[in-house]
Amino acid sequence: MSQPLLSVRGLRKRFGGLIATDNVDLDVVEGEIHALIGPNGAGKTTLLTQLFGELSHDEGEIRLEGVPIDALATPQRVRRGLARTFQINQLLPDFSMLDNVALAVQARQGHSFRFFGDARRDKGLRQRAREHLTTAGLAHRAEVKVADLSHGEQKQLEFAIALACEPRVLLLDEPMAGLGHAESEQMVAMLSGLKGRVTMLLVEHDMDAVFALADRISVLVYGRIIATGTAQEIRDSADVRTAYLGEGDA
Ligand SMILES: Nc1ncnc2c1ncn2[C@@H]1O[C@H](COP(=O)(O)OP(=O)(O)OP(=O)(O)O)[C@@H](O)[C@H]1O
Repeated sequence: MSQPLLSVRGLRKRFGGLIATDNVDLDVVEGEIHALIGPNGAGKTTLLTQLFGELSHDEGEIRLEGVPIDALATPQRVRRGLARTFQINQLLPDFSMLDNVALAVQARQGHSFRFFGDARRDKGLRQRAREHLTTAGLAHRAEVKVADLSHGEQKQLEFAIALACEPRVLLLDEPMAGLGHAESEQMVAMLSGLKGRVTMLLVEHDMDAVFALADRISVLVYGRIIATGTAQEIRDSADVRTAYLGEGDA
């Protein structure tokens, strides 16, 4: 296995008497889609939140490209190459897709969101934003206002905004949540098209999507990683079947 881009060792987080992440070891290697699955309350979102620096951990170490990032605040982690999409919508509804992505490109370049006008005029910014929309398969909808987009398109736009951060590792928090069947298929196709180009850690409950996309899967149960392997290895694991997938479902 090549050197991990993102490496986690012994990560632990307690909420009072509850251990939300318990001695977690995890490696995400360059180019892979690494899925993190587990039952409700297993600690998946807590782990992503710790990786992104919005929640401090009690013990353990997180390294990005070999460098410890534990002491860094979220904006510094973003500058080092971490990005995250959220379950919660954070888009500007009265602006077009292109405006929203151009603002993200502008922020990536270190400019303040105050210079709103620049993001709507600057040709370089808009060209870069268009490229990210093309990557996300949304170029044909670039001028459409966010308020007029479908829920699925908004989720894809959130992804394009995360791409504007030009991440080394992209943390995806339930991209399929709330999507209908056709929209999920579109999202899977979009993520599939980026396989090998963007390294992703994917938290997802939709097992069809996980098994279609993931190069490797880690299974989190009660805050502990109980197995890591290929889709086939995870399907074949008796421990995983017992703890999560349910006998007979795998
Ligand atoms: N800020 C907090 N304070 C106290 N307990 C918390 C806090 N955040 C999460 N928890 C608890 O930590 C555990 C892990 O929650 P988390 O949301 O990380 O699980 P999850 O695997 O993402 O679940 P889901 O799949 O339902 O989103 C849960 O028992 C949850 O109630």
